[in-house]
Amino acid sequence: MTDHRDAPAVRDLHAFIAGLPKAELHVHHVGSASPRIVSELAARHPDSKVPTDPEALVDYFTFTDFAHFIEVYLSVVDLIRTPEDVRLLTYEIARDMARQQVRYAELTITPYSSTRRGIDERAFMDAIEDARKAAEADFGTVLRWCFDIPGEAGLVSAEETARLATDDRLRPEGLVSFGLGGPEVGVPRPQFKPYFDQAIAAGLRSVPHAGETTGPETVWDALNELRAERIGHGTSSARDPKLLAHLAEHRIPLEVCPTSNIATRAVRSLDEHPIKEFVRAGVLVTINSDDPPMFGTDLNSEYAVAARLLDLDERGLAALAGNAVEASFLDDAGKAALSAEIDAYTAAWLAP
Ligand SMILES: Nc1ncnc2c1ncn2[C@@H]1O[C@H](CCC(=O)c2cccc(C(=O)O)c2)[C@@H](O)[C@H]1O
Ligand SMILES: [Zn+2]
Repeated sequence: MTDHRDAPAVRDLHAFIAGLPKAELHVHHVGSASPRIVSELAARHPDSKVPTDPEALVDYFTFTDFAHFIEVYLSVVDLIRTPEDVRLLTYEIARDMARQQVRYAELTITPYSSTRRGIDERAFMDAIEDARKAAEADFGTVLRWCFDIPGEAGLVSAEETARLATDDRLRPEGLVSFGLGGPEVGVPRPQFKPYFDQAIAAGLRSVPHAGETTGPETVWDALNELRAERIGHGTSSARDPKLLAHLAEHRIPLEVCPTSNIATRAVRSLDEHPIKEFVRAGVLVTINSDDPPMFGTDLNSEYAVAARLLDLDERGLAALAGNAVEASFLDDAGKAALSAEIDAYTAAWLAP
């Protein structure tokens, strides 16, 4: 038998990560469509410009900047045209997550992009809920939803997203939070305050993207105006020591997505990623994949990146997985159960 205690080899850490039970807090619905899922959707809609060949997809998913990424992202959105497409995408994402031992995921969905393209809102909600229940039964992966405003699409999209998230006749059972995504440049956060107020009043948690493609002032706006409980990315917080201290003191977690930041050119290289500064400042860091197939990654690879950048061993990786449980919107019993599973797995791995 391999003695893992004395095996710092990278491949052993990879094996540890592969089996580690995990929670993911920042991952997009359409952005999780794997080549396998894209091919299936493109076969249903052959007029689409998205390539189906996995090799051509790698090229297609190489971005010159954040605006280019959003352009490509929207071409994949265009592949999702019927409630059955929505159901297939959601269920198959859960299958891919289960393979990586993701036990719990808060999936960011942009319902406005689908309803505005003509998918009936009731049928959309039924499709995601049907997939959620089937995925939990078939794969054991628990899914929850974050509905996000595509900020660049304007206040009409904010109003529509808030309505879909708070109307008791529509609001899906799995919905836990309210977000804001898309480009930040030219899309100031404070204008979305009334919609976040509405969502928070309806019991949803506030989790906007901020500081991904603009400076720390956007993170302050997300905290002060949108009452953010976690920050999507928050990368530029590293430039503001007061902000880092505030995040640490108030235990506002950052949803860090290292490879995404390189792929969209928000950060120049992994070695320049500020994750180390976040940890040094005492900020609660969670590791996430954002849009994994588009960025040529998955959650396990992101944990491996974190292990390298933060110089973590198995216990450090287990603590990182624990951060995601702590920062999640699971109830206390759900958090305790997943934490216990992480601890038991780690103890068994490290046992002589
Ligand atoms: N790393 C990311 N950082 C930020 N967001 C990310 C990231 N990854 C994925 N997203 C998603 O991209 C969407 C963008 C959609 C968008 O901008 C838009 C603009 C105009 C019209 C329409 C439309 O549908 O008609 C949509 C967001 O809603 C968000 O969920
Ligand atoms: Zn994101």
